[in-house]
Amino acid sequence: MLMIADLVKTFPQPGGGELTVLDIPRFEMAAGEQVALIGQSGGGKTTLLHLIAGMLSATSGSIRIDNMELTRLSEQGRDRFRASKIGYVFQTFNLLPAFSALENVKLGMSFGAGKVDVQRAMRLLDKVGLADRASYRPKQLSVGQQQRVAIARALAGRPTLLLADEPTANVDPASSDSVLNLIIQSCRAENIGLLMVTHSMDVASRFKRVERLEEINRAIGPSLISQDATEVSQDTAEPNAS
Ligand SMILES: Nc1ncnc2c1ncn2[C@@H]1O[C@H](COP(=O)(O)OP(=O)(O)OP(=O)(O)O)[C@@H](O)[C@H]1O
Repeated sequence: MLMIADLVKTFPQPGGGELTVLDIPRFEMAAGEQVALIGQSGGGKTTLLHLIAGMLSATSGSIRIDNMELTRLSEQGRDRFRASKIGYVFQTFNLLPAFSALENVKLGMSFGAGKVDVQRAMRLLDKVGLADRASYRPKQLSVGQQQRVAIARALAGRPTLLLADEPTANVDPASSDSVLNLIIQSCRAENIGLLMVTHSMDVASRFKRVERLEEINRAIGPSLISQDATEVSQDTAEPNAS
């Protein structure tokens, strides 16, 4: 389902030069597989998730998801691809504040090819225990509830792959377990692949497969590879949520 080969990502540095953050010869995930990704701070875990989601463009190499080569798509093509194939759960939820819980979940569908299925959106809210909060805005919800809405939104478009970047980092320990169970069980039930970044060994221990980024990434302790690059790419912009 996911095949990465010879993937390199460099970033222009403020003082000139390029920083190679990722250099991954090979990384694969089977359909429906669940993987925890751990590694040192600044090692490139979020960058890898952003590349797989098509929020960033690769410097070189290949990322294939369901046999679609992501690196050959335009930025718009990657946006469309993400909308139909990828769910993303952020550490900070990224819900739209002016919209209700239900509207936020529906947004997870309207970006994709499928039409908005209000019943599925309500079923998802029910599944995350928030059917009675459908009309609440994010600020009227607790932090754990907001993350559960974000999970419902990420699942709404029936993605092939769910990317989760430390989804329990900002929720209290009691909600953290329920958020984690919700993600793991929902992905299993719908055969959605799951790649979850975590710093917590407790969280990682819930996964059969745990990958340490340092072991798949040759750019360990990112190194400066050239001093003459002056071009500032669009990648320095904050990626959009979807
Ligand atoms: N847009 C950017 N421009 C320049 N450098 C960047 C950019 N985004 C990330 N980096 C650099 O890439 C490296 C990896 O960052 P990334 O956020 O992927 O790490 P991480 O493993 O997710 O870290 P953490 O566990 O602390 O969240 C860092 O050194 C960071 O400074």
